[in-house]
Amino acid sequence: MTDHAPDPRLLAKAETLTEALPYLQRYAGSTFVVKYGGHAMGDPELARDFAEDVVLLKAVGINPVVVHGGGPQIGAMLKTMGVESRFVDGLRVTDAATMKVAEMVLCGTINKELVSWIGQAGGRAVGISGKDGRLVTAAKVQRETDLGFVGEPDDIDTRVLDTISKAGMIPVVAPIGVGPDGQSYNINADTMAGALAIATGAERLFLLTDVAGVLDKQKRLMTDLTPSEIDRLREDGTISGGMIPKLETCVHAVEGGVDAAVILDGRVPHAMLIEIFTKQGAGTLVRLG
Ligand SMILES: Nc1ncnc2c1ncn2[C@@H]1O[C@H](COP(=O)(O)OP(=O)(O)O)[C@@H](O)[C@H]1O
Ligand SMILES: CC(=O)N[C@@H](CCC(=O)OP(=O)(O)O)C(=O)O
Repeated sequence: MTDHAPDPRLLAKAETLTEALPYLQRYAGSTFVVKYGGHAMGDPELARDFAEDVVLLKAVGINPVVVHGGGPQIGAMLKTMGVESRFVDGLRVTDAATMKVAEMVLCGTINKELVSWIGQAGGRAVGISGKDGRLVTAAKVQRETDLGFVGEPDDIDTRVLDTISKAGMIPVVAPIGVGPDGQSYNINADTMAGALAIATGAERLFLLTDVAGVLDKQKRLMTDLTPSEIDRLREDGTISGGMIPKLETCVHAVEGGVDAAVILDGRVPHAMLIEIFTKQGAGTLVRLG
């Protein structure tokens, strides 16, 4: 190699950057809502990668809004207290004692951990819940069985998010809402993220989970889906369990004006950046047909 021959590693980086340019221009100024699940949080390497990605998005002019879960961590805390959890349709039945623990774990431990990771990555995060700034007024979820204090967003006031984002900071939201009477409600984190994506007029909703995306019956990744295709997959049993409410959230979001919702593998380092800034993308992208 002569002195003037370009280093192939640099060339590869330059090509990646050239490929990313149109996406950078397209997304500048838009909002991306990112749901980070409780499972992914257990691994410090992944948490560091995730925080770096979020900080990078902010640095290139995108406004990330992070919504976190914490189901496994709430479960572990309840276990140490000798309280069993029961789930109905993927929702944790939440009595008064469980509500206290959920709020403590989500708003106290996990929210601040994530704020700290983003700080370590060079960003400024502000950790809040749906209670702060009256972000999320919740209504009790009505099912055949009483789920206790399980809520769903009823009214959203995005001013607190706008204020934080405009100040150059990154909002990190715990999935807790408040009823008109001041009662706390436990909200599924995917549902919370979907509702915030609609209310903020987000360009993208990312749901980071522990699978590559939506898999077909042969376990191959389905890269693109429309709401009618999702209906079919549900009818023929291709999707089940936690994937059903996740895809319902995606459909709800795209029908509510979000350009696309993506189910991504939170175990793959920088999956979010690959999805945003490359042609091939990652995960399963849901868009209106
Ligand atoms: N067709 C499918 N493709 C991928 N995952 C599926 C499918 N059907 C059911 N699942 C299940 O959905 C799970 C993801 O939902 P869930 O466990 O609720 O995620 P999270 O805890 O990250 O919110 C996967 O781990 C998988 O077990
Ligand atoms: C009502 C309800 O089920 N709330 C969830 C909130 C946390 C969550 O959704 O966390 P993951 O995304 O990590 O599963 C719960 O109590 O587990």
